[in-house]
Amino acid sequence: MKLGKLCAAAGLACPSGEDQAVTGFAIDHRKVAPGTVFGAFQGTQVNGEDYIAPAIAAGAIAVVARAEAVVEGAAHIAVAQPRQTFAQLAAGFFTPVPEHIVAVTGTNGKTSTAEMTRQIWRMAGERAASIGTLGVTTPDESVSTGLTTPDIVTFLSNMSGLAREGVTHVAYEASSHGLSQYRNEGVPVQAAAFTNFSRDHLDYHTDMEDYFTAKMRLFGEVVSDGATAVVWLGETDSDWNRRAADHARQRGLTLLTVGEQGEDIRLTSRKPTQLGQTLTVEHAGQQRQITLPLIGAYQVANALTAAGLALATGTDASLVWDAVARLQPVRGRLERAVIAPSGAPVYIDYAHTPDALEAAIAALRPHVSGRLITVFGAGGDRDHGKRAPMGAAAAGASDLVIVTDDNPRGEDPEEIRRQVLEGAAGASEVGDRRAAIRTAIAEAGRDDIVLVAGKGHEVGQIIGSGENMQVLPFDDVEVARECAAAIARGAA
Ligand SMILES: CC(=O)N[C@H]1[C@@H](OP(=O)(O)OP(=O)(O)OC[C@H]2O[C@@H](n3ccc(=O)[nH]c3=O)[C@H](O)[C@@H]2O)O[C@H](CO)[C@@H](O)[C@@H]1O[C@H](C)C(=O)N[C@@H](C)C(=O)N[C@H](CCC(=O)O)C(=O)O
Ligand SMILES: Nc1ncnc2c1ncn2[C@@H]1O[C@H](COP(=O)(O)OP(=O)(O)OP(=O)(O)O)[C@@H](O)[C@H]1O
Ligand SMILES: N[C@H](CCC[C@H](N)C(=O)O)C(=O)O
Ligand SMILES: [Mg+2]
Repeated sequence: MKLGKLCAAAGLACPSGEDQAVTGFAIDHRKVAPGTVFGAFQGTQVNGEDYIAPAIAAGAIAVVARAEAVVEGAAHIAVAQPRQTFAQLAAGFFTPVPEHIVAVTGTNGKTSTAEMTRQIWRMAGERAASIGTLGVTTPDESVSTGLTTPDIVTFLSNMSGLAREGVTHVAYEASSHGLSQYRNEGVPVQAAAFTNFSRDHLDYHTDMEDYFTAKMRLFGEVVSDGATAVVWLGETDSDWNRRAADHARQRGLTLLTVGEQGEDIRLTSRKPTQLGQTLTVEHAGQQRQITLPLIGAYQVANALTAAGLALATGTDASLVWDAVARLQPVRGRLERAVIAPSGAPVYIDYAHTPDALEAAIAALRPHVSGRLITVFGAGGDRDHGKRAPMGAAAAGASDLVIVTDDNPRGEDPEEIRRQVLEGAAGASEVGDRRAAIRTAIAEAGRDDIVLVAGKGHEVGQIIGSGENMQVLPFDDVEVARECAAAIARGAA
Protein backbone atom coordinates (compact mmCIF):
# COMPACT_ATOMS: atom_id res chain seq x y z
CA MET A 1 0.00 0.00 0.00
CA LYS A 2 1.31 3.47 -0.92
CA LEU A 3 2.06 6.04 1.78
CA GLY A 4 0.08 8.71 -0.09
CA LYS A 5 -3.01 6.54 -0.14
CA LEU A 6 -2.78 5.80 3.60
CA CYS A 7 -2.33 9.51 4.38
CA ALA A 8 -5.34 10.41 2.25
CA ALA A 9 -7.47 7.74 3.95
CA ALA A 10 -6.57 9.29 7.31
CA GLY A 11 -7.33 12.79 6.01
CA LEU A 12 -3.68 13.87 6.20
CA ALA A 13 -1.45 15.76 3.80
CA CYS A 14 1.52 13.55 2.88
CA PRO A 15 4.70 15.69 3.21
CA SER A 16 6.79 13.51 0.81
CA GLY A 17 7.32 9.96 -0.40
CA GLU A 18 3.71 9.50 -1.55
CA ASP A 19 4.62 6.69 -3.91
CA GLN A 20 6.65 4.71 -1.42
CA ALA A 21 5.22 1.32 -0.47
CA VAL A 22 4.41 0.86 3.21
CA THR A 23 5.28 -2.61 4.53
CA GLY A 24 4.33 -2.18 8.17
CA PHE A 25 4.01 0.00 11.27
CA ALA A 26 6.16 0.15 14.42
CA ILE A 27 6.32 2.18 17.62
CA ASP A 28 9.60 0.62 18.76
CA HIS A 29 12.65 1.35 16.59
CA ARG A 30 13.87 -2.21 17.19
CA LYS A 31 10.88 -3.49 15.23
CA VAL A 32 11.43 -1.27 12.18
CA ALA A 33 12.03 -3.02 8.83
CA PRO A 34 12.47 -1.38 5.40
CA GLY A 35 9.21 0.34 4.41
CA THR A 36 7.91 0.82 7.96
CA VAL A 37 6.03 3.86 9.25
CA PHE A 38 7.53 4.69 12.67
CA GLY A 39 5.52 6.35 15.47
CA ALA A 40 7.82 8.40 17.74
CA PHE A 41 6.04 9.00 21.03
CA GLN A 42 7.04 10.70 24.24
CA GLY A 43 6.65 7.96 26.84
CA THR A 44 6.73 7.61 30.59
CA GLN A 45 10.21 6.02 30.52
CA VAL A 46 11.93 7.44 27.45
CA ASN A 47 11.27 9.78 24.55
CA GLY A 48 10.60 7.81 21.36
CA GLU A 49 11.83 10.85 19.38
CA ASP A 50 15.35 9.86 20.46
CA TYR A 51 15.02 6.75 18.30
CA ILE A 52 13.99 8.48 15.06
CA ALA A 53 17.47 8.39 13.50
CA PRO A 54 18.03 4.65 14.23
CA ALA A 55 14.49 3.94 12.96
CA ILE A 56 15.28 5.69 9.66
CA ALA A 57 18.59 3.87 9.46
CA ALA A 58 16.66 0.60 9.83
CA GLY A 59 14.45 1.54 6.86
CA ALA A 60 11.57 3.67 8.18
CA ILE A 61 10.12 5.65 5.27
CA ALA A 62 7.90 7.95 7.35
CA VAL A 63 7.83 9.14 10.94
CA VAL A 64 4.76 10.33 12.80
CA ALA A 65 6.04 12.76 15.42
CA ARG A 66 5.55 16.22 16.85
CA ALA A 67 6.61 19.12 14.64
CA GLU A 68 9.51 19.81 17.06
CA ALA A 69 11.05 16.40 16.44
CA VAL A 70 14.00 16.14 14.05
CA VAL A 71 13.30 13.85 11.09
CA GLU A 72 15.92 13.59 8.36
CA GLY A 73 15.75 11.15 5.49
CA ALA A 74 12.10 10.15 5.77
CA ALA A 75 8.69 11.82 5.48
CA HIS A 76 7.86 13.72 8.67
CA ILE A 77 4.16 13.52 9.39
CA ALA A 78 4.14 16.35 11.90
CA VAL A 79 1.14 16.48 14.20
CA ALA A 80 0.28 17.65 17.70
CA GLN A 81 -1.04 14.25 18.78
CA PRO A 82 1.28 11.66 17.16
CA ARG A 83 -0.25 8.64 18.94
CA GLN A 84 -3.72 9.44 17.59
CA THR A 85 -2.57 10.17 14.05
CA PHE A 86 -0.40 7.05 14.01
CA ALA A 87 -3.47 4.99 15.01
CA GLN A 88 -5.52 6.55 12.21
CA LEU A 89 -2.81 5.88 9.62
CA ALA A 90 -2.19 2.31 10.77
CA ALA A 91 -5.94 1.62 10.68
CA GLY A 92 -5.86 2.10 6.91
CA PHE A 93 -3.16 -0.57 6.62
CA PHE A 94 -4.58 -3.26 8.92
CA THR A 95 -7.77 -4.08 7.04
CA PRO A 96 -10.32 -5.54 6.91
CA VAL A 97 -11.44 -5.79 10.54
CA PRO A 98 -14.36 -7.74 12.02
CA GLU A 99 -17.77 -6.29 11.27
CA HIS A 100 -19.01 -6.08 14.87
CA ILE A 101 -16.58 -4.58 17.37
CA VAL A 102 -17.51 -3.54 20.91
CA ALA A 103 -15.42 -2.15 23.77
CA VAL A 104 -15.69 -2.27 27.55
CA THR A 105 -14.30 0.23 30.03
CA GLY A 106 -14.63 0.77 33.80
CA THR A 107 -12.40 0.20 36.82
CA ASN A 108 -13.49 -3.39 37.44
CA GLY A 109 -15.37 -5.90 35.34
CA LYS A 110 -13.86 -5.17 31.91
CA THR A 111 -12.33 -8.61 31.40
CA SER A 112 -15.40 -10.40 32.75
CA THR A 113 -17.81 -8.39 30.61
CA ALA A 114 -15.73 -8.72 27.43
CA GLU A 115 -15.33 -12.45 27.99
CA MET A 116 -19.06 -12.91 28.69
CA THR A 117 -19.95 -10.94 25.55
CA ARG A 118 -17.72 -13.32 23.58
CA GLN A 119 -19.43 -16.32 25.20
CA ILE A 120 -22.92 -14.98 24.43
CA TRP A 121 -22.06 -14.38 20.76
CA ARG A 122 -20.48 -17.82 20.49
CA MET A 123 -23.54 -19.51 21.96
CA ALA A 124 -25.66 -17.50 19.51
CA GLY A 125 -23.66 -19.12 16.71
CA GLU A 126 -21.28 -16.28 15.81
CA ARG A 127 -17.52 -16.55 15.28
CA ALA A 128 -16.43 -14.38 18.20
CA ALA A 129 -13.24 -13.29 19.96
CA SER A 130 -12.17 -11.09 22.85
CA ILE A 131 -9.03 -9.01 23.47
CA GLY A 132 -8.04 -8.04 27.01
CA THR A 133 -6.25 -9.01 30.21
CA LEU A 134 -6.68 -12.71 29.41
CA GLY A 135 -5.07 -12.13 25.99
CA VAL A 136 -6.67 -12.75 22.62
CA THR A 137 -9.33 -15.46 22.89
CA THR A 138 -10.65 -16.82 19.60
CA PRO A 139 -12.90 -19.76 18.77
CA ASP A 140 -9.71 -21.86 18.54
CA GLU A 141 -7.20 -20.60 21.11
CA SER A 142 -6.18 -18.06 23.75
CA VAL A 143 -2.88 -16.17 23.38
CA SER A 144 -1.53 -13.79 26.03
CA THR A 145 -0.37 -10.29 25.00
CA GLY A 146 1.06 -9.33 28.42
CA LEU A 147 -1.04 -6.18 28.74
CA THR A 148 -4.80 -5.54 29.03
CA THR A 149 -4.72 -3.23 26.05
CA PRO A 150 -1.89 -4.21 23.73
CA ASP A 151 0.08 -1.52 21.90
CA ILE A 152 -1.68 -0.04 18.88
CA VAL A 153 0.25 -2.07 16.29
CA THR A 154 -0.48 -5.37 18.06
CA PHE A 155 -4.09 -4.29 18.56
CA LEU A 156 -4.75 -3.42 14.92
CA SER A 157 -2.83 -6.38 13.52
CA ASN A 158 -4.78 -8.69 15.85
CA MET A 159 -8.03 -7.17 14.63
CA SER A 160 -7.22 -7.69 10.98
CA GLY A 161 -5.78 -11.16 11.72
CA LEU A 162 -9.04 -12.11 13.42
CA ALA A 163 -11.06 -10.88 10.44
CA ARG A 164 -8.89 -13.02 8.14
CA GLU A 165 -9.64 -16.04 10.35
CA GLY A 166 -13.34 -15.41 9.77
CA VAL A 167 -14.07 -13.81 13.17
CA THR A 168 -17.02 -11.42 12.80
CA HIS A 169 -17.55 -10.31 16.42
CA VAL A 170 -14.89 -8.91 18.80
CA ALA A 171 -15.19 -7.50 22.32
CA TYR A 172 -12.14 -5.63 23.55
CA GLU A 173 -11.17 -4.23 26.90
CA ALA A 174 -10.32 -0.51 26.92
CA SER A 175 -8.12 0.29 29.93
CA SER A 176 -7.57 3.91 30.93
CA HIS A 177 -3.88 3.58 30.03
CA GLY A 178 -4.88 2.23 26.65
CA LEU A 179 -7.41 5.01 26.08
CA SER A 180 -5.11 7.83 27.11
CA GLN A 181 -2.28 6.44 24.96
CA TYR A 182 -4.51 5.83 21.91
CA ARG A 183 -3.60 2.15 22.07
CA ASN A 184 -7.01 0.85 21.05
CA GLU A 185 -8.65 2.70 18.26
CA GLY A 186 -8.85 3.16 14.53
CA VAL A 187 -11.53 0.51 14.14
CA PRO A 188 -15.28 1.15 13.92
CA VAL A 189 -16.75 0.49 17.37
CA GLN A 190 -20.45 -0.35 17.23
CA ALA A 191 -21.12 -0.33 20.99
CA ALA A 192 -19.22 0.37 24.19
CA ALA A 193 -19.94 -0.36 27.84
CA PHE A 194 -19.11 1.41 31.10
CA THR A 195 -19.17 -0.95 34.08
CA ASN A 196 -18.20 1.08 37.16
CA PHE A 197 -15.67 3.57 38.42
CA SER A 198 -13.63 3.64 41.64
CA ARG A 199 -10.09 4.17 42.82
CA ASP A 200 -7.22 2.66 40.83
CA HIS A 201 -4.19 3.77 38.81
CA LEU A 202 -3.67 7.10 40.59
CA ASP A 203 0.04 6.55 40.07
CA TYR A 204 -0.60 7.25 36.38
CA HIS A 205 -3.59 9.62 36.44
CA THR A 206 -3.27 12.79 38.50
CA ASP A 207 -6.66 12.38 40.20
CA MET A 208 -10.06 10.71 39.82
CA GLU A 209 -11.27 13.38 37.35
CA ASP A 210 -8.25 12.83 35.13
CA TYR A 211 -8.80 9.06 35.32
CA PHE A 212 -12.49 9.52 34.43
CA THR A 213 -11.66 11.84 31.53
CA ALA A 214 -9.35 9.17 30.12
CA LYS A 215 -12.16 6.61 30.29
CA MET A 216 -14.67 8.99 28.71
CA ARG A 217 -12.58 9.20 25.53
CA LEU A 218 -14.27 5.90 24.76
CA PHE A 219 -17.73 7.47 24.47
CA GLY A 220 -16.47 10.86 23.38
CA GLU A 221 -14.08 9.92 20.57
CA VAL A 222 -13.42 6.22 20.10
CA VAL A 223 -16.85 4.78 19.30
CA SER A 224 -18.43 5.36 15.90
CA ASP A 225 -21.11 8.02 15.39
CA GLY A 226 -24.49 6.52 16.23
CA ALA A 227 -22.96 3.75 18.35
CA THR A 228 -24.70 2.35 21.42
CA ALA A 229 -23.43 3.15 24.93
CA VAL A 230 -24.29 0.45 27.46
CA VAL A 231 -24.13 1.90 30.99
CA TRP A 232 -24.59 -0.03 34.23
CA LEU A 233 -26.89 1.75 36.70
CA GLY A 234 -26.91 -0.39 39.83
CA GLU A 235 -28.78 -0.43 43.09
CA THR A 236 -26.63 2.19 44.77
CA ASP A 237 -26.50 5.34 42.73
CA SER A 238 -23.10 6.14 41.29
CA ASP A 239 -22.51 9.69 40.14
CA TRP A 240 -19.73 8.45 37.86
CA ASN A 241 -22.10 6.08 36.05
CA ARG A 242 -24.71 8.84 35.69
CA ARG A 243 -22.01 11.10 34.29
CA ALA A 244 -20.94 8.39 31.86
CA ALA A 245 -24.55 8.19 30.64
CA ASP A 246 -24.58 12.00 30.25
CA HIS A 247 -21.42 11.84 28.14
CA ALA A 248 -23.07 9.28 25.88
CA ARG A 249 -26.16 11.50 25.50
CA GLN A 250 -24.03 14.55 24.72
CA ARG A 251 -22.26 12.66 21.95
CA GLY A 252 -25.68 11.62 20.57
CA LEU A 253 -25.09 7.90 21.15
CA THR A 254 -27.96 5.48 21.64
CA LEU A 255 -28.06 4.93 25.39
CA LEU A 256 -28.87 1.48 26.78
CA THR A 257 -28.98 1.45 30.57
CA VAL A 258 -28.75 -1.77 32.55
CA GLY A 259 -29.25 -2.64 36.21
CA GLU A 260 -31.62 -2.10 39.12
CA GLN A 261 -31.97 1.49 37.93
CA GLY A 262 -31.54 0.69 34.26
CA GLU A 263 -34.31 1.50 31.83
CA ASP A 264 -33.58 -0.90 29.00
CA ILE A 265 -32.48 -4.01 30.87
CA ARG A 266 -33.93 -3.74 34.35
CA LEU A 267 -32.91 -6.11 37.09
CA THR A 268 -35.91 -6.39 39.40
CA SER A 269 -34.77 -9.22 41.66
CA ARG A 270 -31.71 -11.32 42.42
CA LYS A 271 -31.82 -14.37 44.68
CA PRO A 272 -28.66 -16.30 45.45
CA THR A 273 -29.02 -20.08 45.09
CA GLN A 274 -26.44 -22.69 46.05
CA LEU A 275 -24.69 -22.75 42.68
CA GLY A 276 -25.70 -19.42 41.22
CA GLN A 277 -28.55 -16.96 41.33
CA THR A 278 -32.05 -16.49 40.00
CA LEU A 279 -32.63 -13.16 38.29
CA THR A 280 -35.75 -11.40 37.18
CA VAL A 281 -35.03 -9.13 34.25
CA GLU A 282 -37.29 -6.85 32.23
CA HIS A 283 -36.30 -6.19 28.66
CA ALA A 284 -38.33 -4.95 25.69
CA GLY A 285 -41.59 -5.16 27.62
CA GLN A 286 -41.02 -8.76 28.68
CA GLN A 287 -40.19 -10.13 32.09
CA ARG A 288 -37.79 -13.08 32.20
CA GLN A 289 -36.56 -15.35 34.97
CA ILE A 290 -32.98 -16.33 34.34
CA THR A 291 -30.89 -18.78 36.32
CA LEU A 292 -27.35 -17.43 36.16
CA PRO A 293 -24.90 -20.25 36.89
CA LEU A 294 -22.43 -17.87 38.63
CA ILE A 295 -22.31 -16.44 42.15
CA GLY A 296 -21.84 -12.79 43.15
CA ALA A 297 -23.75 -9.58 42.49
CA TYR A 298 -20.78 -8.30 40.53
CA GLN A 299 -21.06 -11.08 37.97
CA VAL A 300 -24.74 -10.20 37.47
CA ALA A 301 -23.69 -6.67 36.56
CA ASN A 302 -21.13 -7.98 34.12
CA ALA A 303 -23.45 -10.61 32.59
CA LEU A 304 -26.29 -8.12 32.02
CA THR A 305 -23.88 -5.51 30.62
CA ALA A 306 -22.54 -8.18 28.26
CA ALA A 307 -26.13 -9.00 27.25
CA GLY A 308 -26.62 -5.29 26.48
CA LEU A 309 -23.54 -5.28 24.22
CA ALA A 310 -24.66 -8.40 22.37
CA LEU A 311 -28.14 -6.91 21.85
CA ALA A 312 -26.55 -3.71 20.56
CA THR A 313 -24.78 -5.69 17.83
CA GLY A 314 -28.07 -7.16 16.68
CA THR A 315 -27.88 -10.60 18.31
CA ASP A 316 -31.38 -11.99 18.69
CA ALA A 317 -32.79 -11.35 22.20
CA SER A 318 -33.99 -14.89 22.85
CA LEU A 319 -30.53 -16.26 21.93
CA VAL A 320 -28.92 -13.67 24.21
CA TRP A 321 -31.03 -14.57 27.25
CA ASP A 322 -30.63 -18.32 26.67
CA ALA A 323 -26.88 -17.77 26.54
CA VAL A 324 -26.82 -15.75 29.78
CA ALA A 325 -28.26 -18.79 31.55
CA ARG A 326 -25.35 -20.88 30.23
CA LEU A 327 -22.41 -18.54 30.94
CA GLN A 328 -19.22 -20.26 32.05
CA PRO A 329 -17.09 -18.83 34.88
CA VAL A 330 -14.30 -16.48 33.81
CA ARG A 331 -10.81 -17.72 34.69
CA GLY A 332 -9.62 -16.34 38.04
CA ARG A 333 -12.85 -14.50 38.83
CA LEU A 334 -14.42 -16.21 41.88
CA GLU A 335 -12.95 -19.46 40.63
CA ARG A 336 -13.23 -22.31 43.15
CA ALA A 337 -9.74 -23.82 43.24
CA VAL A 338 -10.23 -26.60 45.75
CA ILE A 339 -12.15 -27.75 48.79
CA ALA A 340 -9.79 -27.86 51.78
CA PRO A 341 -9.50 -31.07 53.82
CA SER A 342 -11.68 -29.37 56.45
CA GLY A 343 -14.45 -28.89 53.86
CA ALA A 344 -13.83 -25.14 53.41
CA PRO A 345 -13.93 -24.02 49.75
CA VAL A 346 -11.02 -21.90 48.50
CA TYR A 347 -11.85 -19.20 45.94
CA ILE A 348 -9.42 -17.30 43.72
CA ASP A 349 -10.37 -13.80 42.56
CA TYR A 350 -8.61 -10.99 40.68
CA ALA A 351 -9.73 -8.24 43.09
CA HIS A 352 -6.93 -5.65 43.22
CA THR A 353 -8.79 -2.46 44.13
CA PRO A 354 -10.71 -1.57 47.33
CA ASP A 355 -14.01 -1.71 45.46
CA ALA A 356 -13.25 -5.10 43.89
CA LEU A 357 -12.25 -6.58 47.25
CA GLU A 358 -15.54 -5.42 48.67
CA ALA A 359 -17.43 -6.90 45.71
CA ALA A 360 -15.61 -10.24 45.91
CA ILE A 361 -16.13 -10.57 49.66
CA ALA A 362 -19.80 -9.58 49.32
CA ALA A 363 -20.18 -12.25 46.63
CA LEU A 364 -18.97 -14.97 48.99
CA ARG A 365 -20.66 -13.75 52.19
CA PRO A 366 -24.09 -15.36 51.54
CA HIS A 367 -22.31 -18.71 51.17
CA VAL A 368 -20.44 -18.66 54.52
CA SER A 369 -21.89 -19.74 57.81
CA GLY A 370 -18.51 -19.61 59.58
CA ARG A 371 -15.62 -17.24 58.90
CA LEU A 372 -14.51 -15.58 55.71
CA ILE A 373 -10.72 -15.66 55.52
CA THR A 374 -9.11 -13.28 53.01
CA VAL A 375 -5.52 -13.51 51.74
CA PHE A 376 -4.34 -10.66 49.53
CA GLY A 377 -1.60 -8.11 48.81
CA ALA A 378 -1.06 -5.04 46.64
CA GLY A 379 1.09 -4.74 43.52
CA GLY A 380 4.41 -2.90 43.56
CA ASP A 381 5.12 0.07 41.23
CA ARG A 382 1.39 0.75 41.10
CA ASP A 383 -0.91 3.23 42.89
CA HIS A 384 0.32 3.45 46.52
CA GLY A 385 -2.76 5.30 47.70
CA LYS A 386 -5.04 2.31 47.09
CA ARG A 387 -3.13 0.09 49.52
CA ALA A 388 -4.52 1.21 52.89
CA PRO A 389 -8.09 1.41 51.47
CA MET A 390 -7.64 -2.17 50.16
CA GLY A 391 -6.59 -3.17 53.67
CA ALA A 392 -9.64 -1.45 55.12
CA ALA A 393 -12.01 -3.03 52.60
CA ALA A 394 -10.68 -6.52 53.35
CA ALA A 395 -10.52 -6.08 57.13
CA GLY A 396 -13.94 -4.45 57.29
CA ALA A 397 -15.73 -7.31 55.58
CA SER A 398 -13.67 -10.44 56.45
CA ASP A 399 -13.36 -12.34 59.71
CA LEU A 400 -9.67 -12.99 59.27
CA VAL A 401 -7.20 -11.23 56.96
CA ILE A 402 -3.70 -12.31 55.94
CA VAL A 403 -1.70 -9.67 54.09
CA THR A 404 0.86 -11.10 51.70
CA ASP A 405 2.82 -10.24 48.53
CA ASP A 406 1.38 -9.66 45.05
CA ASN A 407 3.91 -8.73 42.36
CA PRO A 408 6.21 -6.49 44.45
CA ARG A 409 8.05 -5.51 41.22
CA GLY A 410 10.70 -2.87 41.95
CA GLU A 411 9.52 -2.11 45.50
CA ASP A 412 10.40 -3.49 48.93
CA PRO A 413 7.64 -6.05 49.62
CA GLU A 414 7.74 -5.38 53.33
CA GLU A 415 7.04 -1.70 52.77
CA ILE A 416 4.07 -2.52 50.50
CA ARG A 417 2.65 -4.81 53.18
CA ARG A 418 3.18 -2.12 55.79
CA GLN A 419 1.11 0.33 53.70
CA VAL A 420 -1.67 -2.23 53.26
CA LEU A 421 -1.63 -3.08 56.97
CA GLU A 422 -2.08 0.60 57.84
CA GLY A 423 -5.71 0.20 56.76
CA ALA A 424 -6.19 -3.38 57.90
CA ALA A 425 -6.79 -3.35 61.64
CA GLY A 426 -6.21 -6.78 63.19
CA ALA A 427 -4.79 -8.37 60.05
CA SER A 428 -1.85 -10.74 60.19
CA GLU A 429 1.13 -10.68 57.85
CA VAL A 430 2.74 -13.57 55.97
CA GLY A 431 4.99 -12.24 53.21
CA ASP A 432 5.55 -15.43 51.26
CA ARG A 433 2.37 -15.93 49.22
CA ARG A 434 2.50 -19.73 49.28
CA ALA A 435 2.93 -19.74 53.06
CA ALA A 436 0.07 -17.26 53.41
CA ILE A 437 -2.27 -19.45 51.36
CA ARG A 438 -1.18 -22.53 53.32
CA THR A 439 -1.79 -20.73 56.62
CA ALA A 440 -5.28 -19.67 55.55
CA ILE A 441 -6.25 -23.15 54.35
CA ALA A 442 -4.86 -24.79 57.48
CA GLU A 443 -6.76 -22.31 59.63
CA ALA A 444 -10.11 -22.77 57.81
CA GLY A 445 -12.75 -24.92 59.46
CA ARG A 446 -15.67 -26.75 57.86
CA ASP A 447 -17.99 -23.74 57.75
CA ASP A 448 -15.36 -21.25 56.60
CA ILE A 449 -14.46 -19.93 53.14
CA VAL A 450 -11.01 -18.83 52.00
CA LEU A 451 -10.68 -16.02 49.45
CA VAL A 452 -7.28 -15.55 47.79
CA ALA A 453 -7.44 -12.22 45.98
CA GLY A 454 -5.31 -10.15 43.61
CA LYS A 455 -3.77 -12.52 41.07
CA GLY A 456 -6.76 -14.31 39.53
CA HIS A 457 -5.58 -15.84 36.25
CA GLU A 458 -1.96 -14.67 36.65
CA VAL A 459 0.69 -17.36 36.56
CA GLY A 460 3.70 -15.49 37.89
CA GLN A 461 4.96 -13.47 40.83
CA ILE A 462 6.83 -10.42 39.45
CA ILE A 463 9.90 -9.57 41.50
CA GLY A 464 12.30 -6.75 40.65
CA SER A 465 12.08 -4.31 37.76
CA GLY A 466 13.97 -3.33 34.63
CA GLU A 467 16.92 -5.61 33.98
CA ASN A 468 16.47 -7.30 37.36
CA MET A 469 12.87 -8.28 36.75
CA GLN A 470 12.05 -11.92 37.34
CA VAL A 471 8.71 -13.66 36.92
CA LEU A 472 8.62 -16.62 39.28
CA PRO A 473 5.98 -19.21 38.35
CA PHE A 474 3.02 -18.75 40.69
CA ASP A 475 -0.58 -19.73 40.07
CA ASP A 476 -2.97 -19.17 43.00
CA VAL A 477 -5.27 -22.01 41.84
CA GLU A 478 -2.42 -24.50 41.63
CA VAL A 479 -0.81 -23.35 44.88
CA ALA A 480 -4.14 -23.60 46.74
CA ARG A 481 -4.55 -27.18 45.47
CA GLU A 482 -1.00 -28.09 46.44
CA CYS A 483 -1.40 -26.60 49.91
CA ALA A 484 -4.73 -28.40 50.44
CA ALA A 485 -3.14 -31.68 49.35
CA ALA A 486 -0.14 -31.16 51.63
CA ILE A 487 -2.43 -30.43 54.58
CA ALA A 488 -4.48 -33.55 53.77
CA ARG A 489 -1.27 -35.62 53.83
CA GLY A 490 -0.42 -34.07 57.17
CA ALA A 491 2.72 -32.47 55.73
CA ALA A 492 4.05 -29.39 57.47
C1 LIG B 1 2.82 3.34 31.80
C2 LIG B 1 2.43 2.66 30.53
O1 LIG B 1 1.27 2.45 30.29
N1 LIG B 1 3.42 2.30 29.72
C3 LIG B 1 3.13 1.65 28.44
C4 LIG B 1 3.50 2.59 27.31
O2 LIG B 1 4.81 2.92 27.44
P1 LIG B 1 5.32 4.41 27.13
O3 LIG B 1 4.59 5.01 25.98
O4 LIG B 1 5.36 5.17 28.39
O5 LIG B 1 6.74 3.98 26.58
P2 LIG B 1 8.24 4.25 26.97
O6 LIG B 1 8.80 2.97 27.43
O7 LIG B 1 8.44 5.46 27.78
O8 LIG B 1 8.83 4.52 25.50
C5 LIG B 1 8.38 5.60 24.66
C6 LIG B 1 8.40 5.17 23.24
O9 LIG B 1 9.74 4.88 22.82
C7 LIG B 1 9.79 3.65 22.14
N2 LIG B 1 11.12 3.06 22.31
C8 LIG B 1 11.59 2.80 23.56
C9 LIG B 1 12.84 2.21 23.73
C10 LIG B 1 13.62 1.90 22.59
O10 LIG B 1 14.74 1.37 22.67
N3 LIG B 1 13.11 2.20 21.37
C11 LIG B 1 11.88 2.76 21.20
O11 LIG B 1 11.48 2.99 20.07
C12 LIG B 1 8.67 2.84 22.80
O12 LIG B 1 8.19 1.81 21.97
C13 LIG B 1 7.60 3.91 23.02
O13 LIG B 1 6.76 4.06 21.90
O14 LIG B 1 3.32 1.96 26.06
C14 LIG B 1 4.02 0.74 25.90
C15 LIG B 1 3.74 0.21 24.49
O15 LIG B 1 2.37 0.28 24.20
C16 LIG B 1 3.60 -0.26 26.96
O16 LIG B 1 4.34 -1.46 26.82
C17 LIG B 1 3.85 0.34 28.34
O17 LIG B 1 3.29 -0.56 29.29
C18 LIG B 1 4.04 -0.82 30.48
C19 LIG B 1 5.00 -1.97 30.24
C20 LIG B 1 3.06 -1.16 31.61
O18 LIG B 1 3.42 -1.76 32.61
N4 LIG B 1 1.81 -0.76 31.48
C21 LIG B 1 0.75 -1.00 32.43
C22 LIG B 1 0.73 0.00 33.58
C23 LIG B 1 -0.57 -0.87 31.68
O19 LIG B 1 -0.59 -0.32 30.58
N5 LIG B 1 -1.64 -1.35 32.25
C24 LIG B 1 -2.91 -1.19 31.60
C25 LIG B 1 -4.08 -1.29 32.52
C26 LIG B 1 -4.11 -2.35 33.57
C27 LIG B 1 -5.53 -2.64 33.97
O20 LIG B 1 -6.14 -3.47 33.29
O21 LIG B 1 -6.03 -2.08 34.94
C28 LIG B 1 -3.06 -2.14 30.42
O22 LIG B 1 -3.82 -1.77 29.50
O23 LIG B 1 -2.45 -3.22 30.41
N1 LIG C 1 -18.94 -5.24 38.06
C1 LIG C 1 -18.08 -5.27 39.04
N2 LIG C 1 -18.20 -4.48 40.14
C2 LIG C 1 -17.31 -4.51 41.14
N3 LIG C 1 -16.25 -5.33 41.18
C3 LIG C 1 -16.06 -6.15 40.13
C4 LIG C 1 -16.96 -6.14 39.01
N4 LIG C 1 -16.51 -7.05 38.11
C5 LIG C 1 -15.40 -7.57 38.62
N5 LIG C 1 -15.12 -7.06 39.85
C6 LIG C 1 -13.96 -7.34 40.71
O1 LIG C 1 -12.82 -6.95 39.98
C7 LIG C 1 -11.96 -8.07 39.73
C8 LIG C 1 -11.39 -7.97 38.35
O2 LIG C 1 -12.43 -8.22 37.40
P1 LIG C 1 -12.12 -8.11 35.87
O3 LIG C 1 -10.87 -8.80 35.58
O4 LIG C 1 -13.33 -8.48 35.12
O5 LIG C 1 -11.91 -6.53 35.80
P2 LIG C 1 -10.98 -5.62 34.88
O6 LIG C 1 -11.69 -4.32 34.80
O7 LIG C 1 -10.73 -6.30 33.61
O8 LIG C 1 -9.64 -5.49 35.69
P3 LIG C 1 -8.20 -4.93 35.11
O9 LIG C 1 -8.32 -3.44 35.17
O10 LIG C 1 -7.15 -5.42 36.00
O11 LIG C 1 -8.05 -5.44 33.72
C9 LIG C 1 -12.84 -9.31 39.95
O12 LIG C 1 -12.04 -10.41 40.28
C10 LIG C 1 -13.75 -8.83 41.03
O13 LIG C 1 -13.14 -8.92 42.28
N1 LIG D 1 -3.84 -4.68 35.34
C1 LIG D 1 -3.63 -4.42 36.73
C2 LIG D 1 -3.37 -5.73 37.35
C3 LIG D 1 -3.09 -5.73 38.82
C4 LIG D 1 -2.99 -7.11 39.38
C5 LIG D 1 -2.18 -7.27 40.62
N2 LIG D 1 -1.81 -8.64 40.68
C6 LIG D 1 -0.95 -6.35 40.64
O1 LIG D 1 0.08 -6.78 40.19
O2 LIG D 1 -1.08 -5.23 41.13
C7 LIG D 1 -2.50 -3.44 36.93
O3 LIG D 1 -1.53 -3.53 36.19
O4 LIG D 1 -2.63 -2.58 37.76
MG1 LIG E 1 -9.00 -6.70 32.71
